[in-house]
Amino acid sequence: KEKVEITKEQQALMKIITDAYNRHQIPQDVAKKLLQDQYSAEENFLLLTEMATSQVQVLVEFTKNIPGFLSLDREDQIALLKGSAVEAMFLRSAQVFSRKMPSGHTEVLEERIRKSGISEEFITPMFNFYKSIGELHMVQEEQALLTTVTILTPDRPYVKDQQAVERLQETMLDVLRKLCVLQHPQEPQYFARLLGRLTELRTLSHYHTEMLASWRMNDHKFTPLLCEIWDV
Ligand SMILES: Cc1cc(Cl)ccc1OCc1nc2ccc(F)cc2n1[C@H](C(=O)NC1CCCCC1)C1CCCCC1
Repeated sequence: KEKVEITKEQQALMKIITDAYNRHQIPQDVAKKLLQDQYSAEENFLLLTEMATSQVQVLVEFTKNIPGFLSLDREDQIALLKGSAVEAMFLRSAQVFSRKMPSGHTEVLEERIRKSGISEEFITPMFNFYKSIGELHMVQEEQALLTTVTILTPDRPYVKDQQAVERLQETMLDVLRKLCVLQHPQEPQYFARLLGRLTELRTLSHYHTEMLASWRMNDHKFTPLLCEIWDV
């Protein structure tokens, strides 16, 4: 049984990324807002676009703290952000949904989201993903590293130097793998389960354009930043 040990450098890397991840969370708590009141499909759509716009902005700030990211080709940095923004948004939504809440709150939140205006066909895959993320009971370091691994996906469209991105992603995957072994010693396959979620995340994110177009209302308005990111 090989002894898994996180090196000093990996410890430092994990701290930088986790601190940055915790610093860069969207300001107001969308879950609290949704629990406070029931909104119309129009109001919910506006809330989503506001939350999504500010989340993309904090995602950009977060990536500046990923060691090595700013040394990548500048156009590749943009391609990685554009290619991972929707996945990062669903991953963040899943983490917000899975947070420990007073009893009964998660059920109310789920109900509000089901009735928000999202069309029926997407509700099941979305909540299946949220619940599969929740079951993992990730610690914050794992959440921060999983988001980082998602951003550093080499095969995004228009990435020129895929090897450079691959090297960075490998570095993060190595730390994440060791962390999983140390955090979940009874579950040797935990790391593999975690990476399996990224496949589910990519599939869910493929639907995002239809999810927006099918929101139960007319005349969907987007911010310029979301037009860039959401291909709408
Ligand atoms: C991310 C996303 C993309 C598309 Cl296309 C469709 C839908 C969607 O999020 C669904 C979704 N899943 C959620 C789970 C927990 C939660 F508290 C809010 C959640 N939301 C939406 C939201 O505010 N997400 C933001 C969360 C923070 C990061 C940026 C995004 C609210 C918007 C108001 C109507 C009820 C859904």
